[in-house]
Amino acid sequence: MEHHDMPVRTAPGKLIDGRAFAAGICTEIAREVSDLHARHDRVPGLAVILVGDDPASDIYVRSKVRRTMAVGMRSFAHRLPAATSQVALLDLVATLNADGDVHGILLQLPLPGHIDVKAVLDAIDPAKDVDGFHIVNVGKLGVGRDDGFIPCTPLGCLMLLRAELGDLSGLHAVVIGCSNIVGRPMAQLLLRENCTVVVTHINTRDVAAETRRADIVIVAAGHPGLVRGSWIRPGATVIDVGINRIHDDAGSHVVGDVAFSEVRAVAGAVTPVPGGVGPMTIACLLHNTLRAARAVIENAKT
Ligand SMILES: Nc1nc(=O)c2c([nH]1)NC[C@@H]1CN(c3ccc(C(=O)N[C@@H](CCC(=O)O)C(=O)O)cc3)C=[N+]21
Repeated sequence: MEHHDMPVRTAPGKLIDGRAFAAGICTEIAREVSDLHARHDRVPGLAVILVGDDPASDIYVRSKVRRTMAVGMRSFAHRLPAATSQVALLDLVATLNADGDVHGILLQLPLPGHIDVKAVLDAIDPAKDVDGFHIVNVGKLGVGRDDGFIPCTPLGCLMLLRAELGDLSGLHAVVIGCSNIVGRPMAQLLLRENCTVVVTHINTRDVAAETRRADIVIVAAGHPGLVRGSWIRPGATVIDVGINRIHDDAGSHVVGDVAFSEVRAVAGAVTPVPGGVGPMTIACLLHNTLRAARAVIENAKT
């Protein structure tokens, strides 16, 4: 940790390689899956539900299915038309809740507008809610209990932070964005790590004034180039959760919420996009699915 205030650096900040970290986690998960199979003759299973034909969601679901199978788990993909009724969706959730081969259920978001997202999320068995979006799991995280499921993206960010910084106790963390899938659970997790946590949002008067005090900046705003070099305290660790698809002369590519080269010049360490948080999200989904499966398989009487 640096204690001087002058933004003078001789080398750019470290790149945090989320892709390599995620690959390591997946190797470990694959070993545990095969171990579980050897001991109990059972294999973890993850069901993914996709409603509609949003192209980005389609790509994410394909990638989740591929990685699920790559670690030796069973993958059950349910692709439903955009016009699927809420009743039909609740029916599918009930079927998956009752299916002993399914240990985790992921309902890909966003859903079409006619569906009540809360009602469907809360119909998922909390013990199979590997996304950590069920109100019971949200509540467990909110009171600092560790027996619920933690949403995959914030969990991935926390793993990267712990690997980078070790004990986070007492560090000043600023979370930009307060969505239910990233910002809010991220803030709860950092609080659980004994960080001092500031959450900024659309009505925050001066976000840069907040981030300039931060040892840790986590940005999940969906706004390319939002975080500038001048916003960052020298030596701070910056985690970029943004995924923004940009179309320009060079074609289509993905960028984060951080003005990358500027921020890297000041930060102690920063995650790239792609290759940072994204791969960690999927690794944590498999981590949560393994946990869900173990709870069932290792406690089964037969
Ligand atoms: N119920 C639910 N759970 C989710 O976890 C969920 C969701 N809905 N809806 C959409 C978001 C998005 N998401 C990503 C997962 C992996 C990458 C990922 O692996 N990205 C790569 C590739 C980026 C690219 O080229 O598109 C990277 O950043 O390196 C990105 C984004 C999970 N989501």
